[in-house]
Amino acid sequence: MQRQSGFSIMKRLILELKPLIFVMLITITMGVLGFLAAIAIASFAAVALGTIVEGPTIVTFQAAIIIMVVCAVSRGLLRYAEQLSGHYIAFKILYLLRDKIFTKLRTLAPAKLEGKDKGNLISLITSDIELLEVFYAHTIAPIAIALLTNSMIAIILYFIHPAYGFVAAAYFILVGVIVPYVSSILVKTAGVNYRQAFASSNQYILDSLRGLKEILLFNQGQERLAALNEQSNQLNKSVRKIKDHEGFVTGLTGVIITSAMLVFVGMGFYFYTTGQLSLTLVLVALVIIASSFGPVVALSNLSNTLAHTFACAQRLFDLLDEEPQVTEVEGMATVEMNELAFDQVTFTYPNGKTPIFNEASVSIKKGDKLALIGPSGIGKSTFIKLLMRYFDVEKGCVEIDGTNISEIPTASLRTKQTLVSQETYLFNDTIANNIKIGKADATLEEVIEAAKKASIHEFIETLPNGYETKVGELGGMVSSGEKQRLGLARAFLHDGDVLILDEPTSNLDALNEGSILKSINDYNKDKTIVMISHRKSTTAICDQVYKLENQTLILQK
Ligand SMILES: Nc1ncnc2c1ncn2[C@@H]1O[C@H](COP(=O)(O)OP(=O)(O)OP(=O)(O)O)[C@@H](O)[C@H]1O
Repeated sequence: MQRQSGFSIMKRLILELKPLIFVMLITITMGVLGFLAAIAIASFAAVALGTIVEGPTIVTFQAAIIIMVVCAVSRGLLRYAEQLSGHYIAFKILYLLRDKIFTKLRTLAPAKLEGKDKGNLISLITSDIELLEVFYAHTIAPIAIALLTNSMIAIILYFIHPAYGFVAAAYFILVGVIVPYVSSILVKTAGVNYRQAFASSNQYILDSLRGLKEILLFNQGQERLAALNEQSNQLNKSVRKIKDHEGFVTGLTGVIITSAMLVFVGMGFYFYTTGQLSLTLVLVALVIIASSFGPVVALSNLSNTLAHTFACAQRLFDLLDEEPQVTEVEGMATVEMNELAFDQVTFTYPNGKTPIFNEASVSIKKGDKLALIGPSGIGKSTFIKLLMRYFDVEKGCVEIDGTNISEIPTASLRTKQTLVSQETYLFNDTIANNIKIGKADATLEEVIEAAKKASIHEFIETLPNGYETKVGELGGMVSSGEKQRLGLARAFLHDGDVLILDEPTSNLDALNEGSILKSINDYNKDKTIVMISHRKSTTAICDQVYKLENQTLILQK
């Protein structure tokens, strides 16, 4: 992926704010007023002190105290309003971004998600998105607030004495712009490295948990543990780098602010002794400069978190910018599926070297039962992927009733075609709901009927809560064959016109295979079936058998 500049990432993040610009203006206004109120408290304290020493100058002692009280109360209310609106924006944006990610994942699935690292995706959807909250609630508004507040302060100081104004402006730029800018450049790579290390460590843990059985079986525990420790060390190293840097920037900022105050003390001493300013104004200027670094310090601290935030944003935008393998066709259309045809199809995987198909043709009529055989890795599953348009073909075309499949609405295609893959995934839900994935509004009677057809009803009846048993409660005690039959029950319930079966009985014994094949045959007389199998016994129910050989389809029976 191309590394984007901090500026372009920031620009994109800000553009996401468009729908909430009005709330953002409220946050900024509240923030500026809040800071000015805080500075006014200290400044009028200096004025009050001045009236004791020199007599009333700007306002009387009582007026200064009243202004301080009003400012103190306003400060609290303004800060509350700023935080409330700032967080409203942040969480609303996170909601919008999550929605965008899920929409994107839907368009990328299944072809582009097949090879994606799931731990990485989990980090992206959970922790990366969460970190963007920092940008929206604690970055954009503080930048605007600092810009406005400190410009106003520099102008106020300028009116007390022009030299104060210029010196203050120089210090504000140093602390709020130069230090964070240089710092963000220095720490950027560390931030990106940390997010990558974090995501790959997530993936490694996920992978180890999934493959726990294999790890124990092959006595790989120690090796995995050592690799995990190594990953933790790498993670610690990148965190340490970032934290060291944070400490340095905080210290440096402190030194700069202290030097600003010393310079103001020196200037004040000079202006007072040369009679250019009264003691009250010298005190007020000193108090103002001492209390006005808050907004720019917030900026300076930001550069540390910004490294994380930009790294997360970059990963997020990389995903959002990824082109789907096929462009979805929107809408819904009536599709009959009277004939599926491969017409002179040539196809090579985007990252593959040799074609899987070279001018392969076949025609499957409604009600045909077609089996596809061939050695492992020859392209049988690829045939299905092209039939379901997970990928677009390179040359030739896949047609449904004479229409190119790439022009048929994707949702219509999915409704009509039902795939039972080699691996059935069971969600941590009830058995009934797992079957209902095939038809969300199915009644229990329909679910039971589908389960009976798939020869899995008796097994479900033996479970503690029958169809209401949660898959998680079974603690992984569903065998591969039972899973496969639950997958078939889903497909029977879905009742599409074309049933696509990828090794539907590979995990079943001869007895169960026989009853499943009988069901497939009995209940799908009018349906088109495309089946992949290595077993002769399975292909027996098919009236046509094609062999995939030399990148083409050869009729065997
Ligand atoms: N997404 C992909 N990107 C690149 N190559 C792929 C992809 N999916 C599969 N392949 C490759 O394409 C070839 C055909 O794979 P396919 O899964 O279609 O074979 P198959 O005949 O179904 O194998 P099996 O019987 O073992 O399931 C294999 O060499 C495989 O490595």
